[in-house]
Amino acid sequence: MDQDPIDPADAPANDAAPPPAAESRPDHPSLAAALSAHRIELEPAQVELLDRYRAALWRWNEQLNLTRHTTFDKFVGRDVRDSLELAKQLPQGARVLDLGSGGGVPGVIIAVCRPDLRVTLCESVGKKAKVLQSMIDELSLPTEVFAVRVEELLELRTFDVIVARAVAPMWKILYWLNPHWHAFDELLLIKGHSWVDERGEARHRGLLKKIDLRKIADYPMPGTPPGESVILRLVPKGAGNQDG
Ligand SMILES: C[S@@+](CC[C@H](N)C(=O)[O-])C[C@H]1O[C@@H](n2cnc3c(N)ncnc32)[C@H](O)[C@@H]1O
Repeated sequence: MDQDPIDPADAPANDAAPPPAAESRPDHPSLAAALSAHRIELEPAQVELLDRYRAALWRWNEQLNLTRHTTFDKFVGRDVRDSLELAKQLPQGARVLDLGSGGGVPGVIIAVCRPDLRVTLCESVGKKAKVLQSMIDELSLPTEVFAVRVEELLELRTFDVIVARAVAPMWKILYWLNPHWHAFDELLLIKGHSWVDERGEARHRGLLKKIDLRKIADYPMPGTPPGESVILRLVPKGAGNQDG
């Protein structure tokens, strides 16, 4: 709709002011309120379990640097959103390895929201892995935690899908995982807008020669310029990725 031009001298002072940054907006009063504001629907028992995880994570975060998402809005808008978008891509009953779990995102949230999956967490820093184990015990989740580098774990165990968020550039993850494709079927990465550059670098280093990579989802991610996350699916050439 066309609007009459306003003489800047007549405009109220805050008409010109940009909307407050997400960081300075008041937070939601509870997890349930934040989920509702982000239009995320979960079973009441899952909301309760997720809130217990959130509380434990923020409590441990006072001792160990695990997350910067210490508002309900960021926890839901970033951590829960990413984890649920990833969860949509996981086949029923799959054995899922969360590589570089840190404070438990996305692995713990996926375990809460998709109880059909067998989720394993892998975190190379011993102190963080101990905290993960303690949170898993507190929530009584059937989730294993390994305090090792992923390369070592894949010498011992097999998985259907490896997932990772905010762990390392794509080339580095492929450098770790390429010798181990016999131990898993597919890799799902959550990335921001820099994924195209990361793919270029991985190609340049020859790490994508035997891998098919497809973007299988994208969704808005407020607060991360230019505001989009993507899910990338990587499989050995000839093993899939042709559907869609
Ligand atoms: C920045 S944190 C991200 C944590 C979490 N995925 C998230 O999105 O909030 C990355 C974690 O990956 C772990 N890590 C890095 N390389 C790893 C490897 N090769 N195997 C297992 N964990 C690794 C680090 O110790 C760190 O805790």
